[in-house]
Amino acid sequence: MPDATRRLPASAFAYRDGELCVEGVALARIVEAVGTPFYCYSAGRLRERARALKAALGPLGVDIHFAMKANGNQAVLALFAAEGIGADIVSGGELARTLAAGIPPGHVVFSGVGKTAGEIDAALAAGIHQINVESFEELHLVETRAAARGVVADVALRINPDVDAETHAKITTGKKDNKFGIDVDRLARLDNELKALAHVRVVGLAIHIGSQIMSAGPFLAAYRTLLAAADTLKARGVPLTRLDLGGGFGIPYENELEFSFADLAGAIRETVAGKGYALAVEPGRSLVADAGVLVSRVAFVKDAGHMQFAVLDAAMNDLVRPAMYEAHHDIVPVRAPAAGAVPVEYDVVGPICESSDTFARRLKLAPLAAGDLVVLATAGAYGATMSSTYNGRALIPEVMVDGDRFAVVRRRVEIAEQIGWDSVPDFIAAPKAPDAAA
Ligand SMILES: Cc1ncc(COP(=O)(O)O)c(C=O)c1O
Ligand SMILES: N[C@@H](CCCC[NH3+])C(=O)O
Repeated sequence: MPDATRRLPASAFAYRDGELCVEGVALARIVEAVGTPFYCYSAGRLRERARALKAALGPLGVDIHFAMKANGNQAVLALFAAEGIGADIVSGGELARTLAAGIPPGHVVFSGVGKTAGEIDAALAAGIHQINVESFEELHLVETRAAARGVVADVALRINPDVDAETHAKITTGKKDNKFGIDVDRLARLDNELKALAHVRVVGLAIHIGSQIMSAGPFLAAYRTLLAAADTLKARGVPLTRLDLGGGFGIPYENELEFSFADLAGAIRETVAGKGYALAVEPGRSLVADAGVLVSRVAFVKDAGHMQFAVLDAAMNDLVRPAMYEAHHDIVPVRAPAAGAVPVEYDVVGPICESSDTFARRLKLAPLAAGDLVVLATAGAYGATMSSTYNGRALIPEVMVDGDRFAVVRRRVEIAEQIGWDSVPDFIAAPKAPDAAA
């Protein structure tokens, strides 16, 4: 395989007869059926990741809630449900999606800093496992909503441990100045708060220090803080039984070393395991990222004189990560390049009217021509879920491959359908009364 395929896991992606295949299906065959661009997921790889994490954490009794913000497609959620994996949600919309996909409410945890009363009501009505509360203000809102229903809500307090997750500044969540969680030093206030709370049961503490963390070190520090805080509260009489260890386990996008689930298990064993708490994690990216690719066609190769642009039909609205975080996604041709092809340097861009609509700068690739197909690798996480219709673009399809079968698991949402989402009010549409002065 050419070097550029290094971020396509060999268990799911391989060239056969010079054509890139996902499991047993040639991508070119899917392109014929659905056009471009589209997301394509390998069911086999999704199961492989789920099983690898279960194998590492299962012996420690750690339950898994998939952070579905990374990929909320019904087929992906149903696949994980069949693997015994629950969901971590952050909105009423995600609650509806998990329930529709068959994830039992008792296997759902509700995180997020700004839950509305309506969303809390929906979660209580569904009977979800736990609400992860991020502030004392939210704790009181849950109390009010639970009282109104005459129920008692199980909550975990998400703490902010003020640790450095050693990741991109835009996706760190466990520093004091981040909006997430309750400052661990302010937990003492809970003694007073609890007196006023008859409809919440504080059953645990939760933590999530950031995303795309590449080593177990930051988790070790965070879990130590979590355990100390839990033990302190317990000693003061709060009957905690659960610890939610969050997610954030990283994935190699470029040259990073693999994040080791075994090291994660080691950090858990060294800190919170066997201390009398039920344990759970909330991984998103690490379960789905490398099982997905974004498939796109080269619209033009623009010779700008001093440089070459490969203009794709996919854009930042389809995959925003490069524009938003300068994220790297390997770009790989669907047709294997001829042996000895001399690489050319391209800026690989989309058609959107923003200079940030750039997938890669000065990237050496085998020569491209208009009409060629490429994939952007490691796009199964935070791809489709972060997409938009900017520049009047369709929402692109998602396809799942399982062995030698494939299915469209989300159809393309064309512009004609999107126009129907809008309406023109009478005061705009009505003809104006003639102006007397005219
Ligand atoms: C509360 C919470 N849990 C879990 C996750 C999942 O993170 P990741 O996809 O990095 O595993 C996130 C996103 O960072 C989150 O905000
Ligand atoms: N959306 C981000 C990560 C943030 C995760 C959500 N807390 C990404 O694409 O990498």
